[in-house]
Amino acid sequence: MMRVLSVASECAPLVKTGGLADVAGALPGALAGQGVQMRTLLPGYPAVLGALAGAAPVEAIDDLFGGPARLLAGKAAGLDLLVIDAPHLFGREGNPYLGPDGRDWPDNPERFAALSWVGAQVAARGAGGWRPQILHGHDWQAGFVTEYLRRMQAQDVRTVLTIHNIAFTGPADPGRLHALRLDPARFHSEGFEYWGGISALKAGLMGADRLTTVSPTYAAELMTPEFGMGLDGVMRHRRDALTGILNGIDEAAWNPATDAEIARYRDPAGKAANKAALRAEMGLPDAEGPLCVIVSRMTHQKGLDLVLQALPELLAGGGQLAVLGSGDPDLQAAYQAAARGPQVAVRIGYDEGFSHRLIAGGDAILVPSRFEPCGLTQLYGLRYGTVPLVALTGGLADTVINASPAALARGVATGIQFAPIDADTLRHALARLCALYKDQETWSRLQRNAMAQPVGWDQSAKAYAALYAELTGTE
Ligand SMILES: Nc1ncnc2c1ncn2[C@@H]1O[C@H](COP(=O)(O)OP(=O)(O)O[C@H]2O[C@H](CO)[C@@H](O)[C@H](O)[C@H]2O)[C@@H](O)[C@H]1O
Repeated sequence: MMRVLSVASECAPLVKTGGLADVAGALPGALAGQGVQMRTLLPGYPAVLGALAGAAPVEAIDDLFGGPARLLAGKAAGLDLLVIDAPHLFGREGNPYLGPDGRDWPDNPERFAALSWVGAQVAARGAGGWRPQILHGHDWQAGFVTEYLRRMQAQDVRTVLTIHNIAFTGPADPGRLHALRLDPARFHSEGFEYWGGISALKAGLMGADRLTTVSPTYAAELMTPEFGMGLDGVMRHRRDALTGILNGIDEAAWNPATDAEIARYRDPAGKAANKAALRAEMGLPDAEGPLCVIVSRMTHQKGLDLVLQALPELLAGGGQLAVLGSGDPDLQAAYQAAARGPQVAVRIGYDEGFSHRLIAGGDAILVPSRFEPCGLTQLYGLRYGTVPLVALTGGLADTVINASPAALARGVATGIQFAPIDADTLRHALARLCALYKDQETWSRLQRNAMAQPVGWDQSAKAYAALYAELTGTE
């Protein structure tokens, strides 16, 4: 068995703010069938410690960035975990990154430096008699791993860093060099220096043996100024180390035939009961046009402002909109204002169960993101026969087959894509959606194609396993 340590700041179902958690939570199970034993290192937030069954301390750490800590080994939610019990860093309720005032915790650089430090230590020396061959980190929170491995002289361990969101660079003031246990000699452009400051993500992007991101199209986009967020030069520099591997979804949790949250179905016709229930739950009347749904973090990335601008087109086509999301207060308020209209319903918050009912009950799911490394909700939509209408970018480009005249003629379309990503083009796309929805035969073909498209981990688990094998020379 190949031994891999996954280092992540969140992991479903224990602690989740977004898609990174879904991926970190799904990878170990997906890779088990590929001869990979993956253990996951997580910060000991209260929710994680609370779920940990039969945990045993495997290491004691006298000073982990300002206080004592223990490393616990145990299992939770079917995951094989190593958890950092360090109350001074992680003993805080709520969102893993934000304080009660909604701002980043001021010591986030140290908190996730500590995660990376412990990851590097496990990789360098082992923990409880287990030592990984590969350390696979996620996003900036695992960025300093390679710096620490260098310092611990453990460069026999191979490293992979996956980019889920390049917009978060893990910045820190250069005055924190020593506090972050970084080597001042590496504060330069080939190390972790980024526009005069420190960046944990840059450290990982420069230092990891291999970089991955979560779709082939996004891997190419990252090398362009438009999507690289100031790191496109670094990405071009590392282009030979970079691959795009598509995310899958958890096919057990997201299966319309077994989903306990919904009126279960195997055929698109089974969506009708869910649609009626969703309308009742949201207080929406019957309508002629498609019921569109959105499940999303409300941030600029997700393009939800464009939907509000294009909404009249959907309503003119007899359509409706039901939304679940939270985030940016201005967007939340704008959606709540839109929900005063009779054909729009909005729920602000985070609600796993409701997200299933929305996706089962909707005719179409809207994902108009300005950038999208992979995107998961369009994949849920495909699996549930809820036709995705998506921006032509990143993983949305790789996972949906646009209902172009040619694709419709060949009977292979699974959804609608639009580009350029602006309100006008979205308006046209919504008009196309309403027209397609009216043509019952075409619409049901779209639904059936969507449901037949593979969206699980099979292919991608093989790709990760091949990457690990290549890195360790065990092909
Ligand atoms: N209010 C709410 N209630 C319930 N559930 C909610 C919710 N808001 C969001 N979710 C859920 O959170 C997850 C979000 O994942 P996404 O991939 O869509 O985006 P995110 O930008 O968070 O992830 C980043 O990482 C992932 C993983 O690599 C990439 O797919 C993505 O492109 C990248 O931006 C989905 O499982 C969704 O259902």
